[in-house]
Amino acid sequence: MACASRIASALRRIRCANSTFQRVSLIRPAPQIAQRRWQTTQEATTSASQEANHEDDLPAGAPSAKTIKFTSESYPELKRDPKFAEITKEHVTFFKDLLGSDSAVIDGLTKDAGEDIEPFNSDWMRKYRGHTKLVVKPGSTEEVSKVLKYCNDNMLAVVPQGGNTGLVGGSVPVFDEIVINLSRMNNIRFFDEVSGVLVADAGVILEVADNYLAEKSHIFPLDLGAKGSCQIGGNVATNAGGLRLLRYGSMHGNILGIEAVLPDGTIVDDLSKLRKNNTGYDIKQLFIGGEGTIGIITAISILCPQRSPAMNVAYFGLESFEKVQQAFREAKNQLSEILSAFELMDGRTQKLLHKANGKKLPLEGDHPFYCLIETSGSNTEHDSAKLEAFLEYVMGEEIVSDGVLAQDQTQMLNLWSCREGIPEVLGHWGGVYKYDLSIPISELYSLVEEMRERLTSAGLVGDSDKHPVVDVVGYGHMGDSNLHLNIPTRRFDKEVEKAIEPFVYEWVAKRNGSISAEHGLGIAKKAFIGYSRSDTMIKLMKQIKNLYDPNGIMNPYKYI
Ligand SMILES: O=C(O)CC[C@@H](O)C(=O)O
Ligand SMILES: [Zn+2]
Repeated sequence: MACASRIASALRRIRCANSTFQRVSLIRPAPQIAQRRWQTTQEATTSASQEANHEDDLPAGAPSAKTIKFTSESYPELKRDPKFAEITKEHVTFFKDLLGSDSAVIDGLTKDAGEDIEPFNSDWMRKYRGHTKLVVKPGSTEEVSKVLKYCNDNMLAVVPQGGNTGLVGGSVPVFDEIVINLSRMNNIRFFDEVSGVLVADAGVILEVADNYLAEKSHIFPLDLGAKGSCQIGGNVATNAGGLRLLRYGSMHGNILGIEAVLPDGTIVDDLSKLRKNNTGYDIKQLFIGGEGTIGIITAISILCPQRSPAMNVAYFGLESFEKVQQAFREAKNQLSEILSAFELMDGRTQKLLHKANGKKLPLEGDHPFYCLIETSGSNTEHDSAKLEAFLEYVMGEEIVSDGVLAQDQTQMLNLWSCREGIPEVLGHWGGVYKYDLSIPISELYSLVEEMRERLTSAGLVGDSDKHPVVDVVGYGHMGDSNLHLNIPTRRFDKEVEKAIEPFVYEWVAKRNGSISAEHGLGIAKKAFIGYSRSDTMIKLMKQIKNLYDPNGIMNPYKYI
C-alpha cells in the first residue's frame, strides 16, 4: 500500500535521525490576528445575533476598526442601562491622576482619541464594536482596586480586557463602559522548577509565559492559535480550552490560585501554590470562566507540566467518521500517556484552506476526514516504538488510509497549520457563522451533515455568488468531543440565520450537549444559555453575580 510505505519510510527516517528529532520542541508562531482581514461582501443584510461587519475596500493588513458596525445597532434589543453614570471630565481627571503615566489612560472624552481607542472598542472578528470613550491601563493590583472602587462608587460600568482575542464579544464594550485593560500588568512573579508552579500577572501574553517556561523545561498547560496575542488572565477568565486539553486538562484543574479584585475594590488574595487545599468552598473556580462578570483577575498561580523533549506530529486521511472514532480509540489505547492532541478536520476545511490561500496540503488525494495526532513524551525510542506500533496497526487495519509524519520542527509547524489555520481562512469569503459545541462523540459529526443537508435543500449553499453559504464544515477537538461547526458565508442573511437557529441549539440540547464548549457566552451566546443550563442553575448564577457585583457594573449586557 503506497500510503503505508509513506508512513513506514517516514518512520525509518525518524529512526536514522533520532538525535535531531529528539530535541525538537513545538513552538508555533501565533497567527497575526491583528492583521486578519475580512473580504469584500455584497449586500450584507442585517442579522441581530450574527452579523459581522464588512467593508468594500480594506487595505490588506490594516483594517480600520471604525468601519465595524456598532454592537448596539446589531443588537437593537440591547439598551444602555440608565442606572450607569456617563463619564465626565472629572472622572477622566481622577484616572489620570491615579495612573500617572500618559499611556495608562486613553481619553476619548476630552479629545478625539481616534484610531488610538478603536482597537479597544472592537474585536478581531470585526463583529462587535462598542462606544467607549475611556480606556484605563492599571499597572498594579492596587491600581486595579482603586479604579474598580471608584467605578463602583460612581456607578461607572466597566469591561475587563486582556488580549481581546475572544470569539464571543466578551471583551469589548457594548455602550460606553470603561475598558480596563490589563496589558501593563505583565510580570512573571514566581516559578518553582521542582513543583512546576508559576505565578504571573494576568496581562502576561500566553506565548511569553510559554517561552519563559520552555527555558526551564516546562510548558504552559494551555496552547491555542492566538497565543501570541492573548493574555493568561483572559485565558483563565474565559476558561480557554485549546489544543492540548486532552493531555493537560482544563483551567479549572490547573489553576491553583488567583488574585482578583471585586467591584468594591476588595483584593481577593487567593494565590495559593498548593496542589491540595481542601478547606471549604473553592471560590476561585467562580472567576475561572466567569468572563469578568464578578471581578477582575489580576494574577494567577498555575501548575505547569514538564516540557516533553520528544514530540511527534502525524496527519492522517480517513474515509469515514466511524474510522475517525476507531483511530481515536486506538490512539488512546496504544499511545496512552504520550498522546497530547487528537484534532479533527473534515475534508472540506482542508479544501477551503487550499482554495483560500493556495496552501499545499500534506496528502495527495481527497479524504472526507483528516486527523492530526501529536505525541509528547520523555523518551524518543519509547515514543517511536509506540507510534510505530500504532501506525502499523491503524494502517494495517485500514482505519487510516494515508498519512504523513513530521520529520522536523518545520514539518510539525506545517502540519499544525492545517488545523490552526482553519478559523482564519474561513473568514475569507466574507463572514462565518460559528458554533462551538460539546456533543457526545458518536454524534459529533452528524450535526455537520444534517446542517449541510438542511441548508443545501433550502437552496442556500453553492459555488456561485447567488448563494450566501459557501459551505458547512466541521473541525475541532476530537479528544474533548468539542466540535467547531463553521458556516462560511459570502454575506449574512436572515434566511440563513433562521435555517440555522434555533435548530442548532435544539439539536445540541436534545443530546445534552453544550452550546458553548470552550469559547464562553459573551454577547454572542448569552441569549442561548437556557439550552445548556437549567432554570435552577441560571438562578444560582444570578445570585452569585448579585452577591459579588450588586451594582452590576462588571461587564454588563453579557453573560448573565
Ligand atoms: O473559530 C472557531 O470556530 C474555533 C477557534 C478555536 O477554538 C480553535 O479551536 O481553532
Ligand atoms: Zn477550539
